[in-house]
Order: sequence, then structure tokens, then C-alpha cells
Amino acid sequence: MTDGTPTHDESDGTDDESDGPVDREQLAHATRLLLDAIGEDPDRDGLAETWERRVPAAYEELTQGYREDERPTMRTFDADADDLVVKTGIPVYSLCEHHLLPFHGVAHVAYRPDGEVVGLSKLARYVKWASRKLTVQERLTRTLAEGLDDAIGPAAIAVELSATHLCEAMRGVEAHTTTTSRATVGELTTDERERFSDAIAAER
Ligand SMILES: Nc1nc2c(ncn2[C@@H]2O[C@H](COP(=O)(O)OP(=O)(O)OP(=O)(O)O)[C@@H](O)[C@H]2O)c(=O)[nH]1
Ligand SMILES: [Zn+2]
Repeated sequence: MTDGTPTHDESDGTDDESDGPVDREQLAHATRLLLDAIGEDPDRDGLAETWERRVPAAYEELTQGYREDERPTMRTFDADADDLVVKTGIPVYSLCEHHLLPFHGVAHVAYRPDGEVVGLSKLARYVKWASRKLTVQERLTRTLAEGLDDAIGPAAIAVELSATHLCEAMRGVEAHTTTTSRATVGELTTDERERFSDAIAAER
């Protein structure tokens, strides 16, 4: 067990990565304290495995995005392509850094290749991995655009994310709404932006 020092530093508001594994023992200890604090009995039958095993394992999975060694391999290959590639409806599950509650929805990606394209499944794999951390939607959208730009090396790329935040839906204002954010690296043409928006509209 460590002294409680965070294994990653997000003080500058960026999504810096940390390769360190999660501390399962500390996660179990923290979950036990949480259960105790809300008036539960961590030692009752139904909760023993919850703090000992299930919650630490779940948090390990849900925070994979901090760990570079879990980053999917982004295989690209030459396709002599320069026409816009649009992928819509990629599932997104992330955790809001304010309340540690999920926000979830869909990501859409459009990129103009610079000759090379990426394997289709890799876009969804990358979004899944990069979303698994504590963040806010706008920063995640930018992280996805910049990370995919690095991985694919396209002429231009845009990412749009539409999500529902459980911190808004199941507590606080109790409003089940959708928030949409977009981030671009390079510049899509007006025609490409229209094609991207049309593809997103067709997906809905
Ligand atoms: N822009 C943005 N805001 C977010 C995101 N996730 C949560 N928030 C908001 O972060 C804000 C935090 O506000 P605070 O006043 O510090 O926290 P709070 O008292 O729990 O606020 P309420 O949720 O309004 O009860 C809230 O307005 C949340 O809706 C996100 O991804 N992007
Ligand atoms: Zn929140």
C-alpha cells in the first residue's frame, strides 16, 4: 500500500498518462472506507467481495486510459486515400472528474487521410481506451482528436462526442440531457464538415 500519493498528476488539466499499475490493495481499502462512511457494513455477506475484489477490478478496467501499455496498436496502411473517412456511433464510456460518475454516449470521427488509413476497428478501440479515465467531456474530445491525429497522421481530423452525464441525470439538477462537443486538428473543408454532420444526422 502507498502513502496515498496520486500515481498521476492532472494538476495542469491535461491528460498526461501514467504507466503505473493500479494499487488494488489501496482501492480495496478505500472502498471499505467508503462503504463504512455511507453507513454500510463492509463485512456483511453481500459486500465482502465488493470491496475486496469487484470494485478494485472494476476501477482497474475503467481507468485503463492512464496506462500506455494498454493503448491499442493503431495499425495504419497505405490505401492511396485522400477522401474523407467517416466513422459514426462509436460507444463512449468515461468518468466525470467532478463526481466520479459515468458519462456515456457516442463519438463520431471524420478524417481526411494523407495516403494512409487506419484499420476500422482501431478507431473504436482507441476511443474505448482513451475514454477510460477521469476527465471532462470537452477535454476528452480534444484528447481523442489529438491522439488519433498522432496515431493516424491524417491531413485533418475531427471528433464529435455526444454524451449524457449521470452527475446531471441521477443527482444535482436531475436533468437527462445530451451535451455535444467537437474538436478538430487541421482543417476540414466546408464540404467535408457538411458530410460529417450529415453522417452524424443519419446515425441518429
Ligand atoms: N463543462 C463540463 N462540465 C461538467 C462536466 N461534467 C460535469 N460537469 C459540471 O461540473 C460542474 C461542477 O460544479 P460544482 O458547482 O463545482 O459542483 P456541484 O455542486 O456538484 O454542481 P451540480 O452538479 O450543479 O450540483 C457541474 O455544473 C457539472 O454539471 C463536463 O464534462 N464538462
Ligand atoms: Zn460530474
